[in-house]
Formats: sequence, C-alpha cells, structure tokens
Amino acid sequence: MSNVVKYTMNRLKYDVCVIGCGPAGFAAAMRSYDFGNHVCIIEGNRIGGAGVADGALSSKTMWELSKDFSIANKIDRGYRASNISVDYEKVRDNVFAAVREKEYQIRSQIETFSKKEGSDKSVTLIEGWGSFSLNKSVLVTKHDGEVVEIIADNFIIASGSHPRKHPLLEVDGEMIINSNHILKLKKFPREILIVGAGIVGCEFATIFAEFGQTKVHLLDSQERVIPFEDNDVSDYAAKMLENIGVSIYHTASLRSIKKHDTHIDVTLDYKDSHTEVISVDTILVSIGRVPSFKRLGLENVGIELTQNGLICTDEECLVNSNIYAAGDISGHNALVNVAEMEGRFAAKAIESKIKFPLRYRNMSTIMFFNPEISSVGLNEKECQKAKIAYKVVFYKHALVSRAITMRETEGFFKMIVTDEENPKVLGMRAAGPQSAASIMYIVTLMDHNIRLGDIMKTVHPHPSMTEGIQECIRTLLGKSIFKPEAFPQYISFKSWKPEEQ
Ligand SMILES: Cc1cc2nc3c(=O)[nH]c(=O)nc-3n(C[C@H](O)[C@H](O)[C@H](O)COP(=O)(O)OP(=O)(O)OC[C@H]3O[C@@H](n4cnc5c(N)ncnc54)[C@H](O)[C@@H]3O)c2cc1C
Ligand SMILES: NC(=O)c1ccc[n+]([C@@H]2O[C@H](COP(=O)([O-])OP(=O)(O)OC[C@H]3O[C@@H](n4cnc5c(N)ncnc54)[C@H](O)[C@@H]3O)[C@@H](O)[C@H]2O)c1
Repeated sequence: MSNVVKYTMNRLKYDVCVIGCGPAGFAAAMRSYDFGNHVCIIEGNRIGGAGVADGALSSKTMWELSKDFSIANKIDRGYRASNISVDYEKVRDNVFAAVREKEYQIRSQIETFSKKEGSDKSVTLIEGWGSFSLNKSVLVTKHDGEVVEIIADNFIIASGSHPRKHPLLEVDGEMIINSNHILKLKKFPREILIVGAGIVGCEFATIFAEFGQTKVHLLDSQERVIPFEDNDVSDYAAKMLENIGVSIYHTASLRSIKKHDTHIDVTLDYKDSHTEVISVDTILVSIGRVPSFKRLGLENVGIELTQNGLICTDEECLVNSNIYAAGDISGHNALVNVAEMEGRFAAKAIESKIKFPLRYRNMSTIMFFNPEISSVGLNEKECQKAKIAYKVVFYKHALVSRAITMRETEGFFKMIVTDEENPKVLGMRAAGPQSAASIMYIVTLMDHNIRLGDIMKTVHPHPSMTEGIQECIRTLLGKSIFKPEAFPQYISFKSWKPEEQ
C-alpha cells in the first residue's frame, strides 16, 4: 500500500479515509489498519459518536446506576438501607467518568498507531467536519478554521444519525430536550413527558423512574410501547414500566404545549374525545433517529439519497466507485454491534476479502427496561408475515431456580422454533436478570444452524438462568422436567401454520 504523501501543508494522501469516528468509523478504521493501510479518520464532534457520549455507553451507565439505586431502596429482602439520597450532578459525574474512559481508550489507540516516521501502516485522527469536494477529495474544516484536503483511494462514510425533530416540539436543550441533552440537565426533572415510546424513550423512562425523583409520563402515537415486538413482550414491558410508576398514554395524542418559566402545560387528546392537561417541567423528544448526511457534500460525488432519505449501499457496503457507507447512515438497525459489523465489513470489501455475506438475521439486542429484555432473530409477528410455520414456548422465570434464589421471578424466556420434528431456533426473547448473557448461547446455535435435538446432551450448570432455556428446549421436544400441564400459568406452548389462518 502507498505511504502518506504530503503535497502541501494542508493536502494529505491516505489509502482509506473514514468520515465519522463512531462505532462504525472506528471499527472500519482499525480493520483497514489491520490490512496494512494508512488510514485517516475524521471526526467533527466527539470521538466514539453515539456509541459513547449521549448514546449507548452514557445511557447504559445511567441505567446501571439507576438500577443499583432502586435495588438499594428495596425493602423486601431482609435488609433496609436508610437515608439513601441521590444527586443528579454526582450521577452525571459518574456517567462523565465512564464516557471519558471509553473516549480515552479510543483516542490512545489512535495515538499509538498514528503516522510515525517510517511506519508502514497508520491511523490518524483529524478533528473537524469532512465534506466531499467536486474532485472527490474530502475537505476537512478543523475547529480552528483551517481546511485540510484529504485524497484517498477509498472512502468510508460513517457519519451516523441524530434525533428526529417533532413538528410541535422545538428542542431548546433545557425544557424541551432530546437524548443529546440528558447530561446537560442540572437536576432530576420533577415531572417529565417522554414523547416516543421506542427504545430510547422506554430506556429513559426506566432510568428516571428507577431513580425515584421524577414522575414519568410516556406518550406514543402507537397502541403499544416497543410496538415492533410481539404483543406479549410489549405488554410485559409496559407492565414493568407501570410497576415502577411510569404513566403510559396509549390512546392519547399531543395537541399542543404552552411553555411557562418553570413548567410546560401539555394538552393531550384521547381517542374517546376527552382532553387532559398535564404539567411537566421537562419534555424529552425520542421519536426516532435520522441519518446525518447534511455536511457530507454528497451532491459533489453524485450520491443521491433514497426516498426514505438513506444512502443506498449494495451487499458489500459500496455506494459508488470507491465510496462505502456503514453504520446508522446506511439505514439498517441503529445499533452499535450492527455499526461495527458494517464498518469492519466495508474495510474488508475494500480489500476484496469478503468471505461471507453481511448477516443481520441473528443480530442480538438488549433493551434496557427493568429488567433488561434481550432479543435475537424473528418474533411471531415476523414469522406470520413471512408465512413461516412455527412452534413457540413461553417459560416464566418463576420456575427457574436461579431466578428464585435472586428473588427476581418476573422474567421469562420465549423461544420460537421451526415446526419440524427436530426444530431449529427462529428467534428468542428473554426478559430478566442475565438475559443478554443467556441469549448468546442461542445466538451461537442459530449461527451454526444447530437443531434442538443435537444439543440435548448439553447439561447446564445449576443453578443458572440458562437452565430456563434448557427447559424451553425440552418443553418443545416434550421432555421437560416441569410440565406445562402442571404449571399452565408458567409454561405455555403453541404452534402456528400459515394454512390454518
Ligand atoms: C440514547 C441512545 C442509546 C443507545 N443505546 C444503544 C445500546 O444500548 N446498544 C446499541 O447497540 N446501540 C445503542 N444506541 C445506538 C447506537 O449508539 C448507534 O447505532 C451507533 O452509535 C451508530 O454508530 P455510527 O458509527 O453509525 O454513528 P454515530 O455513533 O452517530 O457516529 C457518527 C460520528 O460521525 C461524526 N460525523 C458526522 N458527520 C461528520 C462529518 N461530516 N465529518 C466528520 N464527522 C462527522 C459524528 O460527529 C459522530 O461522532 C443508542 C443510541 C442512543 C441515541
Ligand atoms: N438498547 C438498544 O439497543 C438501543 C437503545 C437506544 C437506542 N437504540 C437505537 O436507536 C434507535 C432510535 O431509538 P428511538 O427510540 O429514538 O426510535 P424508535 O424508532 O425505536 O422509536 C420511536 C418511537 O416514537 C414513536 N413516534 C414516532 N413519531 C411520534 C410522534 N409524533 N408522537 C409520538 N410518538 C411518535 C414511534 O411510534 C416509536 O415507538 C433505535 O431504532 C435503536 O436501534 C438502541
């Protein structure tokens, strides 16, 4: 690969230029480095993107802290802590510390590999906003106003996404906020209205309710929270939110707001045509995210957006000639693991080193409710839409010994498998402690096309949460220790065939 060539003070040549240092861009840059390239990575804001600050890592740190706080407040375990208090500024300091740790790791790795005299591969961070020019270079406007021109053999766009705007709610960053402003709040809101009960909305509803300092109202234009999941899973999530004091408005819509110095009056219209006015001091807008392409100068390199405002990529993340795209900008599931997978894939595609295609099917996710809900693969709605015959078992944690020892039996495992004698797993949902760790075992089965009958020999440790999964599999094969007939309230089982509908 060619070396970095310096034409003038502000014109630099690299093998690969990555725009955006979020999870997609950083993963792409490091994989390109593995292949022996000189890589430049451009970041206009904070390194780590929404994977770290104002996103995945910061919100998960808050979630962990809020969970600890609510556990410390429990009074049903034989101990009772007294005089527990919580201070928003100190919580924020902890979240800032977590964010700094991750940002330092990313920055110090880039520093370690940045171009040194004689190095045959490198990764260099250029801080500023990158935009394609008409001659297919990228112009980076640094924060001090200096402009640097980057010439590269290949480009990877990894510019991510930002919160969608609400037509009635103008974000001011103080009273009306989006997920970028959570850590700018100076104290816990007294009363918050969260508009949008998708993942971001439900996670912050959980966090604020668990800290117990804020009355949380959750409003969505759909009938259910996390509406893309099966009704039993979204109903469970709603029940868990209500258990911690969140008021969910399933049938209301936002008519108008009136801002005052200290509060906002919100007028809600209900489907039965009555109207209610609630008073809150903060509104969080969380109605989805949209790709960030405004500063990229895509028109200069002939990239047109799809009707949905997305960059169109082929199966190798290629947009056109030598420009690739990865992460939230590509419009696939907006997740850190998807962004990293696509970033790494784009780097491999540049080298023509693709060994297996991109696969989104078995991507696992965790939704941070109380308790966490993990998922992989298809749900019932998706199977029915695709007309796939299936069997499904719902196994409550009330029967799982480890959950009983934790005094935490509200969760469940739900496993969906093909309607065959020796079935394969189509998808799984798990709610409760350790759900993400437990589900990974199923992800591996799915990835390797292993059938349920082939894993019956595997004996799980006791007491462990995965014994619940073992019993799901045994139930599906008619071999469980606890039987659905004896515990219909804890184990349910059904099958679905397209022709029966
Ligand atoms: C509140 C919240 C919580 C989340 N929690 C989770 C979670 O628990 N698990 C999970 O998997 N996912 C989670 N996500 C989603 C996840 O953060 C995103 O899917 C992921 O960060 C996308 O990575 P990306 O690299 O594509 O984009 P981003 O992370 O958005 O990074 C893109 C970067 O590009 C930079 N950039 C943009 N344009 C330019 C330009 N022209 N020049 C230079 N730089 C530019 C941006 O400043 C940004 O730093 C969460 C998101 C939010 C908002
Ligand atoms: N734990 C995780 O993996 C995690 C956590 C946070 C975010 N994310 C990612 O970030 C993405 C964005 O999250 P999000 O929650 O902002 O979006 P989302 O698409 O998940 O949810 C948006 C919600 O807003 C509702 N909505 C849309 N317009 C509305 C309106 N005008 N009024 C009221 N409600 C309205 C929708 O019905 C939907 O329920 C997610 O798709 C997810 O991939 C992942």
